[in-house]
Amino acid sequence: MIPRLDAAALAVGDGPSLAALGAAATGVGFATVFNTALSAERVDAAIGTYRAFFHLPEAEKRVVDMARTGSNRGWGAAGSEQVDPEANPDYKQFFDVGYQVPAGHPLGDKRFYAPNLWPDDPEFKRVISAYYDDAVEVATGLLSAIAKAIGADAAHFDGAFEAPMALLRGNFYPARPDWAGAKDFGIATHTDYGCLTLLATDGSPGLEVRKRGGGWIPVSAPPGDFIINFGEMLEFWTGGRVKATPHRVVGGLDERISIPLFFNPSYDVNVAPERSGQVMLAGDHLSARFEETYVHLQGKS
Ligand SMILES: O=C(O)CCC(=O)C(=O)O
Ligand SMILES: [Fe+2]
Repeated sequence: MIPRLDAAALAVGDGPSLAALGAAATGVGFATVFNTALSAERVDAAIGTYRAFFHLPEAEKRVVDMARTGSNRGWGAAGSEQVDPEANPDYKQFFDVGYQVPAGHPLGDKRFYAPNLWPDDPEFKRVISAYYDDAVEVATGLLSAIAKAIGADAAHFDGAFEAPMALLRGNFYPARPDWAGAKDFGIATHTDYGCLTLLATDGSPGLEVRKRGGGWIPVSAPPGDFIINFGEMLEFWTGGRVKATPHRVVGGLDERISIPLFFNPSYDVNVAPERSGQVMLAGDHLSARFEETYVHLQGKS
């Protein structure tokens, strides 16, 4: 039901692979991909780097706490994101890194291009920045395969990712706390906000994808395989053809690390369907969703 696809075959336009991707994008809304430019070793290194950071004492993590800033760079403590207003804030911790525009860039004052915050350890910045750059490349390739797969005009996406609001996140799910009740989740049910999410995990289970008829499908992938899914902007942009499917992590006995890259267009791209006459700027949609879900940005525009 959730296909496993060869990224190299997608990149050269292999027909059956593109067809399977198109069916996944317009159907279940999830797939897994392997054979990308990011090896299992690179993913393992990123996971290890995040794991070491999340295991630091709170006081050290607080030095890069995003709650002290007006943007979303650095560490998000447990309870600092609430993706579902019906649920309690998530008990996961996370660390966000964004796209850096060159000094003087006209979009430089936007929150989405805020300077990154880095922990003291220079290895963290080295490993995570390199992972970021390659993940953006992988996501770019996959998105053009998706355009091909659904028969969209490739020109529709061309130029839309010049300064991508691409956010790389390390998610840290500790073992599910014993106080956790029915409204407590590692990450509560949500759809992703942007175009494409490229998700690496440490291989442990936890992610569940909502079935259209009800119920949940567990999805896991070892380091080196990526889970991909599609967000609200791509659903809107494609007139509802591509599906943004709700998903969640309840959490279990073991800690878990996952690394989503949320791949989004440049701030000022209109993601309304072609010839619809509507306007929805990518940046405006993302601002609205950030202000709903990051607790420290709630009510702040
Ligand atoms: O940890 C996972 O497997 C999923 C994370 C997720 O859905 C998210 O960060 O948006
Ligand atoms: Fe998600």
